Amino acid sequence: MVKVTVCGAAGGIGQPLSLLLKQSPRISHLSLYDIVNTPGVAADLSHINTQSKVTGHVGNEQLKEAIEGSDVVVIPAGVPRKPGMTRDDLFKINASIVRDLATAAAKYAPKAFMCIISNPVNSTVPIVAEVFKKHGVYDPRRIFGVTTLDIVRASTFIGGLIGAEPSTVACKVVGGHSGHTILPLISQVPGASGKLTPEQIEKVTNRIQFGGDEVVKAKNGAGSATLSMAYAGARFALNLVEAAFFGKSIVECTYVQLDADKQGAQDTKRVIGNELQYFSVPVALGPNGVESILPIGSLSSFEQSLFSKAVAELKGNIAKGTNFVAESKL
Ligand SMILES: NC(=O)C1=CN([C@@H]2O[C@H](COP(=O)(O)OP(=O)(O)OC[C@H]3O[C@@H](n4cnc5c(N)ncnc54)[C@H](O)[C@@H]3O)[C@@H](O)[C@H]2O)C=CC1
Ligand SMILES: O=C([O-])CC(=O)C(=O)O
Repeated sequence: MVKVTVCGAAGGIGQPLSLLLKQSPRISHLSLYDIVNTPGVAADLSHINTQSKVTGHVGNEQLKEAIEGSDVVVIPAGVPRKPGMTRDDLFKINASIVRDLATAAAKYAPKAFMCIISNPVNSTVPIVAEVFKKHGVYDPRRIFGVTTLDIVRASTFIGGLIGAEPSTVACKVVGGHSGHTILPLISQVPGASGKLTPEQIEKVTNRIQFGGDEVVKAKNGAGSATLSMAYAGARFALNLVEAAFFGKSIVECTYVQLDADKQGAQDTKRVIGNELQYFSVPVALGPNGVESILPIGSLSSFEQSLFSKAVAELKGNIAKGTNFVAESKL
């Protein structure tokens, strides 16, 4: 019996994400929470002939029943970007939304695996961690920033360039989830670096780093990536369910606390130093969430040159999230 709660389930990501999760035979209860419209979304999805029960919960007074006893909580709640905005510009509104949802999870589902989609992910993940610490239920192995869309984009863009079926192209993407903090390790993709010129590698790296902006621009004020994010979010959540509850071995890059596996993080710290508590790294998922952090592997000199910029930006993003909770009355 696996209960998955989606917070922000009526939104641009929340609805297609819930649709994809409804198709999984691994989920027994799909709980949909939002401040608007979830009764309708839940009624609609509940007519799909898969086994999971779907419930809809709307407004703060129904948050407890939505989240209580969840095994996995996925959070795509909050505002998306408009052209000209950075993800960090969303902090003002989304930080308190994520903090309050994390508070409910810490109280009513303290063992849940938390999958954070709301931006800025670099800061919202530390917010969730700090809230859980304040409630005395913190386990760094159970809190994840969902950076899967960066991996999905890397497969697609690199696959297109080298003429490979995109889903077969596995590219680690480490770092964070904003512009220069997104670090695709193309030199490790079998068959890719030999086929691409340095100029092509630089160009496709930039496209992966700023893929979100490409969508924001094309949507022209109507939001950011929703459908590809729903796909990526469902991939991550379902992989986590498979690994945590059904014994499957799965490795995904995800933004986690490096303390989740101090030993395993040594390799990453050799490259990024000891300044950062959070980084997206390849993680072996299992019954406890993060079972181990795997090496990020060797980097090309081009990739190495991208790291210093990423580390400086991430440091500020992480401190912003941590300080926000320290200054919040909980
Ligand atoms: N991690 C990633 O790779 C990505 C993250 N995002 C982020 O995901 C977030 C959601 O994006 P969209 O779905 O496009 O936005 P949206 O505006 O379409 O949907 C957001 C939903 O959150 C709900 N909401 C607002 N406050 C809430 C609260 N306190 N509790 C529960 N629900 C609440 C809204 O009612 C709305 O239904 C944004 O912050 C966006 O930047 C978007 C794409 C990729
Ligand atoms: O770009 C945005 O604001 C949404 C996002 O995180 C992405 O598409 O990667």
